[in-house]
Amino acid sequence: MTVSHHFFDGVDLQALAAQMPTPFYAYSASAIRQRIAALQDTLEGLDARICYAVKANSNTAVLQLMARHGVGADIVSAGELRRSLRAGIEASRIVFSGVGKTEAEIVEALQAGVWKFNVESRDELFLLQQVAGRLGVTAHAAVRINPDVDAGTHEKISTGKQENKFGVSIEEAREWFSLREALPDVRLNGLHAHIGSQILSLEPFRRAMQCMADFARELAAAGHRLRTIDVGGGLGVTYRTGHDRPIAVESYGAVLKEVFTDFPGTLILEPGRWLVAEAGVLLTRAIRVKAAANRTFLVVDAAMNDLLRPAMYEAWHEIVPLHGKQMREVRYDVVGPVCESSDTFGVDRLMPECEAGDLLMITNAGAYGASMSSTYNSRPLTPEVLLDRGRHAVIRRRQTFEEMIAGECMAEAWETA
Ligand SMILES: Cc1ncc(COP(=O)(O)O)c(C=O)c1O
Ligand SMILES: N[C@@H](CCCC[NH3+])C(=O)O
Repeated sequence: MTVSHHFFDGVDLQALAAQMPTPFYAYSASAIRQRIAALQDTLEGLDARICYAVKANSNTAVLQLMARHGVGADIVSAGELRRSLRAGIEASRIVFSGVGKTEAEIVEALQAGVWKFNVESRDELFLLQQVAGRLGVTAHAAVRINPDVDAGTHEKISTGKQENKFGVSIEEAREWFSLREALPDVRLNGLHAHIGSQILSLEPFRRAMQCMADFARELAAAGHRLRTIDVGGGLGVTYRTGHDRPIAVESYGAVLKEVFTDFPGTLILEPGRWLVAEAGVLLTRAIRVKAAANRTFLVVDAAMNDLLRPAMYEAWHEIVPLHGKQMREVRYDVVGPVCESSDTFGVDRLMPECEAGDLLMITNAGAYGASMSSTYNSRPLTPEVLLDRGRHAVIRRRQTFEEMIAGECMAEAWETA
């Protein structure tokens, strides 16, 4: 097997890698646009808004692309709020999720005028009231339901089971709707659920959505006017060809249409991975080949600090050599230089033989790649490049060692508390 030239969104990746040092991420703007359009088409006929889960890929240029196509944001921190606003996403299209919103974050989000708070605990609900009252504004809120549904995904990215920290039970949510008098500055007028990520089966979704639809009907009968139901994100993608069978977006849309047929308000969708995962690759070069007793290591210049998913979830990403040489196939453990045995991108992978300097592409790295990267082992943050029909733009330049170290202080600067 050889891949002589790999064009991604009209850009020759070998030529690109000849211009800039590896490792770096490359994203296809066209692929992201196609996903946005496909989802928007699917939602045709529904009163629905897409609020992209910023955590999946929070690069400003990616957020800008979302903004230009009418996509809002689902944020979980003040940092994500600032990025989204800076990229041109209007506050009125931003929903704020997360179990640990601090008072300072709530203040900032209220002052910015975000659309909705997805509230995850009673304590947060009352804090929201307190802050909104103090600021003299009205906060619009949705209660995040924990429907106790097993999304059938990796346990570390499952969020809708009772034992997960997210959301509250229907019983508790029901109680919240009777607190109107204690919450004069909060309009509790929405429901929210997000049961997990990389979901490959439609049934858990359907159950969680059904649970919200039933509750919405009960609330409507009791005189509560719901304006929004936020169905979360979670749509999975194909990481391993022939192995992962993702849900067709049309089937997902059909479930929403079927389950919420009598809901008179707006649906909010919070997809992250589905919009960006397949639009990204991580380019890396082989540093050396190391033969050991019963295996051969291909040591590459990307590492777990650049792409954490394999180390954290044993996630599979295809690894494709782009050296273009006709070579026999060999088995490699593809590893990075970080001092952890989990710094492994693939075990026993059959691929064309490689040597030092060869370029490789780690696929489907557009979601939870750069956004989860760190400087572990004092490796500066990885650059990112946006490709668009034969053009490219560096959207995060390589962090220098000085930038990485900046902000740290020598301990001589003691102060008395
Ligand atoms: C509240 C919320 N919404 C949306 C998402 C996006 O999930 P995904 O990237 O799987 O679509 C997440 C992450 O799991 C989340 O926690
Ligand atoms: N970071 C995870 C997904 C978690 C989504 C956020 N709740 C991943 O890479 O698959």
